[in-house]
Amino acid sequence: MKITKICCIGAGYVGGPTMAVIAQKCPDIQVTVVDLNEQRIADWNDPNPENIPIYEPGLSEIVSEARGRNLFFSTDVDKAIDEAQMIFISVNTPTKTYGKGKGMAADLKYIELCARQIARVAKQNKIVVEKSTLPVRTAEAIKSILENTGNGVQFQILSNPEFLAEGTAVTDLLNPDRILIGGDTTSEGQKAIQALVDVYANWVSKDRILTTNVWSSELSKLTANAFLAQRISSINAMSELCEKTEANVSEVARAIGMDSRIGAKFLKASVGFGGSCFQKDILNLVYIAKSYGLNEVADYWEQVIIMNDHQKRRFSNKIVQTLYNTVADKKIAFLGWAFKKDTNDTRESAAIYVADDLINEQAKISVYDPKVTRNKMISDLDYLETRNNQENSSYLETLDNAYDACKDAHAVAVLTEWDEFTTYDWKRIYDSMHKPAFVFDGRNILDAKKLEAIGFIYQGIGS
Ligand SMILES: NC(=O)C1=CN([C@@H]2O[C@H](COP(=O)(O)OP(=O)(O)OC[C@H]3O[C@@H](n4cnc5c(N)ncnc54)[C@H](O)[C@@H]3O)[C@@H](O)[C@H]2O)C=CC1
Ligand SMILES: O=C(O)[C@H]1O[C@H](OP(=O)(O)OP(=O)(O)OC[C@H]2O[C@@H](n3ccc(=O)[nH]c3=O)[C@H](O)[C@@H]2O)[C@H](O)[C@@H](O)[C@@H]1O
Repeated sequence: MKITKICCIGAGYVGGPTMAVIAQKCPDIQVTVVDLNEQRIADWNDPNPENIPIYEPGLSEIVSEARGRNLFFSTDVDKAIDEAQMIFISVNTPTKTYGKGKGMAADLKYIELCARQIARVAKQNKIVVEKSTLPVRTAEAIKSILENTGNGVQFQILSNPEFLAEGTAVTDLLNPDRILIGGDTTSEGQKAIQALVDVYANWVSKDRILTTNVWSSELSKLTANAFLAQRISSINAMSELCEKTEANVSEVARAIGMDSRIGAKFLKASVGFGGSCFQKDILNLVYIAKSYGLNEVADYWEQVIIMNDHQKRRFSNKIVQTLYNTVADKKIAFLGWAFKKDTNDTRESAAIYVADDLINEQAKISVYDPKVTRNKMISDLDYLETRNNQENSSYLETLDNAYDACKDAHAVAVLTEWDEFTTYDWKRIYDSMHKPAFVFDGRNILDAKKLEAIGFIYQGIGS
């Protein structure tokens, strides 16, 4: 079966970039990305491609090439479902905030709504592709909804998890380590798998396209994120031990990373991992293990999250302790608010939790981030419900450049590893600050020796 029309439900950090790349690489396929969020769709359709709602290096160029040719953004979900042969579900699957599994399980209400909408609208056979990250065996629930509430048409359900990382989404999509496609072992299932393989084969070599059964594919996505996050918690655990023993975590990471069995990537000690997925996916994995009575498995993975929470809290505690056990009314400058560089996404960013801790100690936070708006920062703090919007607004100041953010500060805290932070005139920053002037480098990106020569008291992670 040759696919000529694709629909993607969910125009977010995954749906938007993924479909833009499919459209760019497959000019014969019409790709329509739909979303309930009218503002988001309006932003994707903004005549100036620089204003698209997601910041990713290289994305605006791809959108401007394909948009209006074979890439469309729309709020007309029914029409896009009706016309497409293949429908990607790329909606959010956050941690549940209510009811059974609150704080652990994935909230599948948006997924179920999509399945019901597809069932209601579809009048011809469709291939439904799980692009969202889902608990293992979700395809079973989707199949049941589609088959019991639909118009008698045939559905094939594929799992095709996305492995892109934010900040490098475009290069990850153009040159993926692998594409994973899980489907039914029946001949209809195999045909559906082949149809999706053919789409990716337009730019990905066949040896990188892996096909499995649906359950392996669903579980592999959770497993990949758990392994990646585990490496960060492992090196962060060592960072605390390094601080007690005069070992240096960057040296330890380098030494172990040269062992080809361990590998060098994902061994950067930090203020703690953030992002929309690591925490949610591991909590989901923990919940699934518990639901099968596998308590040791659940405890094993939960420790990755416990370590990460500890790492964030440890960073804020260190700032308070170093500043003579009080930060009340002191200005602390934050460089960075995003959960990593090259993205405007702040979900679960360590900066939010560190700011919250320091505001509890009545510090004044002054933030500069090149891509995150003040509204976003305030709404991130409001979401924690520690204090009201007015109080958060009064404690958090935002500046559009780092020099102003650092002026009159007692300390600078680096929360995101934006490249530009390493290029600043740090002497100028030092001169404008209260003395002693402290730098807490939560990303180990600054040159400690250079800063100490200027006069700063520098503290990195794990040294
Ligand atoms: N953000 C990332 O880097 C990655 C995310 N994922 C997974 O991809 C999925 C989506 O994540 P993001 O794109 O980050 O989420 P997002 O929150 O940026 O986007 C999801 C979009 O779906 C829309 N939506 C929700 N229900 C809808 C419905 N019934 N009809 C139409 N639109 C609807 C929302 O309005 C929102 O714009 C999640 O399961 C996530 O775990 C997987 C790999 C990477
Ligand atoms: O499922 C997802 O959402 C995605 O989650 C992560 O991608 P992402 O969260 O976008 O970004 P990462 O590069 O993994 O960084 C996550 C967090 O870990 C931190 N990190 C990363 C690497 C490292 O060595 N140390 C470290 O502290 C980053 O600063 C960031 O806060 C995975 O890397 C993707 O493969 C996956 O598709």
